[in-house]
Amino acid sequence: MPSPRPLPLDASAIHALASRSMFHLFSSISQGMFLVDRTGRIVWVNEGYQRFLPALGFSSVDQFLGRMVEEVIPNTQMRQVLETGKPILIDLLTNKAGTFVVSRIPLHEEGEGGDGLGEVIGAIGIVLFDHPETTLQPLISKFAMLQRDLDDARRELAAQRANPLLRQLPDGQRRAKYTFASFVGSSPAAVDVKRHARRAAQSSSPVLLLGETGTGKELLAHAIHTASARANGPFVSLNIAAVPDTLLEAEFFGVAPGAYTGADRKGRTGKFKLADGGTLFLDEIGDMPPGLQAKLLRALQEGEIEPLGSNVLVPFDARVIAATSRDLPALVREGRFREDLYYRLNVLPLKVPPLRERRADIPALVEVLGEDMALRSGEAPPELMPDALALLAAQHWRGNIRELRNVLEQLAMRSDSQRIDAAQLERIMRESGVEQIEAAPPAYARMPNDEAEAQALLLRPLTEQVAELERRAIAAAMEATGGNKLATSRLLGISRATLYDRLENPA
Ligand SMILES: Nc1ncnc2c1ncn2[C@@H]1O[C@H](COP(=O)(O)OP(=O)(O)OP(=O)(O)O)[C@@H](O)[C@H]1O
Repeated sequence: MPSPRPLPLDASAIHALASRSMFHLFSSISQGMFLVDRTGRIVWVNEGYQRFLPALGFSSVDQFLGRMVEEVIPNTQMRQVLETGKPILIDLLTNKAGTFVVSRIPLHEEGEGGDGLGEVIGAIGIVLFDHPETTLQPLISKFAMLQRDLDDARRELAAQRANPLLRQLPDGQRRAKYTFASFVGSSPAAVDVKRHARRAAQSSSPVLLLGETGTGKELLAHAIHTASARANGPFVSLNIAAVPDTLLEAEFFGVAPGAYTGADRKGRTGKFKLADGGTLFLDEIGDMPPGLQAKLLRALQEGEIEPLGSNVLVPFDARVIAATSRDLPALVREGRFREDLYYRLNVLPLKVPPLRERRADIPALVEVLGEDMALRSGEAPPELMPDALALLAAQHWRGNIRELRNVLEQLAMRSDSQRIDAAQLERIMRESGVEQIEAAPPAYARMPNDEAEAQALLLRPLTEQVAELERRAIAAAMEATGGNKLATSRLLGISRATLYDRLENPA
């Protein structure tokens, strides 16, 4: 065996230089860095880190230096690194300064052991990224999706424990998770949609749920199934947008044994067949590729499917509930969605109202979502003061209930106190980038402050004044009726069509 070659004389100098360069490299490319000594006392912060100090409650570095790390950085795990001597190479840290991707590395004395590491003499804390919600968006979306699946699984388990009737399906079959009671809301718009959905549950025709993302379409689909004669059958859902076009046909109709080689040799059961005797929920139906639209139409008309590679028609018995957040009639007009399929699905259309049309439900939703979160985390949900609730009610809520839930989760994570007022809420929403705060609809925005201003407002073009009055009247009536458009149009003495037109094209 060749004898080991002697190390160059400057090897240890190179090693020392490498350590120093790494330290400087991290200090310059990271968002911030600090050092603690063996007792956990902050002994140094770099320039980058200093910009986090105000959010942590310090106006100068001098106030920060010399303090114990857990006293000044809430939720830090630095103590664990000092005690175990083991690094935490990547972690998410959330505290009142925000959410950060951080790294914590112990510093060892030189030692005699095989690894050359002696006692821990301190540690380095590195903020790799701040605002991970934007910098790490792809990772976070994936994490959020996994978290949602986990939440769903937990909710399903809890529902099964609470309602033994839902356990009747053999193992491996899917059940509905929600009932109409799960759809929180007593505003006229919410009551209206639940009334129509209950009626749809009594029928066996296809249902089409239309509404923005996060308005509760999937929840309603579950509830319709649970209230229908098929409640004891499976509830099978398929998110069309989430499956690559090339795999959709197999997902829908299944694959006959022997059609493919390899893993799929044995064949695969499609969702239509899995939903036999129950309900098939087709989410994001507007994203259906054109080729498959024709096949879906045929299946719905004939009540039969043809698994890939089989040449045999197999009857199925599933009730279809479809949903989309897209403007399906517009897709039909543009030739991107088959008109005949649209009419086939649109037998019982249900428009699920966005949250901003049922602002009156926000306090009840906050309570129910907060309780649900508390059940999972074991911590009491934050209590929102009236001005904070009013601020929530004024949001646009592009992501509807899902977005509201997200805001509440951020509140629970980031707030220092149990009672949240509007100022705190506004800060946390802004910091967490959850939603750009939009002011309440300016129903009374142009109310004059004094006589002179009142006079000036009157001396503007009449068309402008009339248009403004119209906007204010519609906003006030929508607010008074909790967003119920029929009631609003009656109150204002205009037709529903005129109201829709004014809402879509404000004067
Ligand atoms: N009225 C409601 N009461 C309580 N929770 C609700 C209500 N509506 C929706 N949610 C909750 O909000 C979240 C989003 O709802 P859901 O998935 O049903 O919306 P969706 O309209 O199907 O959204 P997408 O179009 O993005 O799939 C879910 O966690 C759901 O439980």
